[in-house]
Amino acid sequence: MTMEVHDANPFSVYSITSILFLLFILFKSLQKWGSNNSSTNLAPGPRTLPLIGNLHQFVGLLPHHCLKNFADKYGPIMHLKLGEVSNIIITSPEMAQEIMKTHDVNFCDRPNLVSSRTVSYNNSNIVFSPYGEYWRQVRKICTVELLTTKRVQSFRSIREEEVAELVKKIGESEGCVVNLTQSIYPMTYGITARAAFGKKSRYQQVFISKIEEQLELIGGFSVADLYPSSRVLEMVAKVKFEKVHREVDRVLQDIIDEHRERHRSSSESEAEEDLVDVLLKYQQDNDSETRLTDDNIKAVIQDIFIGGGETSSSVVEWGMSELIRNPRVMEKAQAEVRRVYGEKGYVDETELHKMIYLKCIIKETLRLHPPVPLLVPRESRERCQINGYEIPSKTRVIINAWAIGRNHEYWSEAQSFKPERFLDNSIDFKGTHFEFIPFGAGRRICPGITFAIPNVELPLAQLLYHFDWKLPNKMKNDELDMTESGGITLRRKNDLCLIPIIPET
Ligand code: HEM
Repeated sequence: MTMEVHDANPFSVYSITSILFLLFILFKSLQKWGSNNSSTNLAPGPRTLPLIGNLHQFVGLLPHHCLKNFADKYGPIMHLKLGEVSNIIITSPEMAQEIMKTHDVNFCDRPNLVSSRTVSYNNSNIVFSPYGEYWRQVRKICTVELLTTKRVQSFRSIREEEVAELVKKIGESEGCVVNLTQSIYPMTYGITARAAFGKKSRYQQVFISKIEEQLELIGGFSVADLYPSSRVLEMVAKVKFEKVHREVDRVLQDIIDEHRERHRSSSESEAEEDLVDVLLKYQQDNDSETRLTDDNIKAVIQDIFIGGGETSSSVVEWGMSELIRNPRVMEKAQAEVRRVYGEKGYVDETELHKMIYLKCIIKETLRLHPPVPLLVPRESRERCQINGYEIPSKTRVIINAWAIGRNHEYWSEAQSFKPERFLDNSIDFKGTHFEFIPFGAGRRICPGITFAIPNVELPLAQLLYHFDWKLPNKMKNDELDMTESGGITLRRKNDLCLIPIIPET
């Protein structure tokens, strides 16, 4: 009788104990299977699911926000599985220094992504080229030929003309709503195109529109890169990228051919040299072993174009957004630029070095809105240990520069826009202060800083000198929406629309 009751009751002590025991075993094995440090001492991280790893936890959030939330829970070095790929996520200056300084040689490779393989001529650009002889060669061309201070200065008149054109257009719409976003990006692309291709290229406009199309495509999420073992996914992705890449390639080849033709028919002085000229000259002067192919040249030009166009525009766009939200800072910046250029009556590049407060504004913008918030992914070349954790070879490394720039331990009032924090302060973005790394650091640090800075300083100085700014629809300054959008760089989600007013003199 007792037995019968016992058996009939599913919640008897015996059954409950057995179920609990089974659940415990199941939980433990799930934990072991899902845990990242089951067999080796991997960094901590959230539990993974079979097949997708941690991908489901990214739904609805921008990756740099989501990774910051994880870091708050798991610490400044953590392990995540995205699809079938292991990733180490870095979220503190100390850990960033470990990766980009102490162990820089081991972490200066890039992952071999389908998108970059397809659109960057089998990774023969600088950004995604594997660490090795070829990378050293193209990077050197960049630093000693293409992006030197002297070369960048030779493009001064291009910048001044293009920015003046922007100011003229805005001035014609005085008192009306101007879409600044739609004006800033074409201006920076215009500067970069003229520096790269020269004045005479009739392919400039078509190239800009094709490259924007390509950027939109590769800015998205490529599933194939999360499942590198799947040939089917790779083929599907390649088909998607190849179509637009073929169009970009055709225009680039036309540009190269046009330059070759020009060289045959005229002898231009060095002062008129554009970046394609420099690359073609380098190609001609080198012996066959180190000679660049046309595809190599096209890959480098694309880097300069994407690096030069997108990133600098995003800084100008976010800089203006922050200035509108912070009228005190705007007034101080306008007072500076109007004082420095007041006597001259116009803004050129000669006095930019005197714009101390503007330089602080640009740094503060880069701290809060780094155009490449997760830098460019790196990959470990050999197994190593960081902070006592095992990093297997071929692990992807993502450095959350956006979160590091907003770290409360390093920055007081970290979420506030306070350019003064950079006054009388040696913190710079050249890769030695790991709490501030919008351009990365170490061997792979951005080689385009010299090219980028005047592209940001000059437009901001001009916009502040010539106009006062108001928000449309009687919106209050702090009501300006600051939502970010995903993509290859950190753009504003909604275009920045403002009303320019010409100040009374
Ligand atoms: C505000 C403007 C810019 C920002 C914030 C920026 C940011 C970055 C970042 C974060 C990296 C990766 C660094 C790393 O892995 O540690 C990078 C790499 C690179 N950038 Fe920039 N960049 C900017 C402008 C430019 C410009 C104007 C150019 C060229 C004209 C350029 C060319 C490159 C190239 C070629 C690389 C690859 C370097 C390598 O892998 O060796 N960038 N940039």
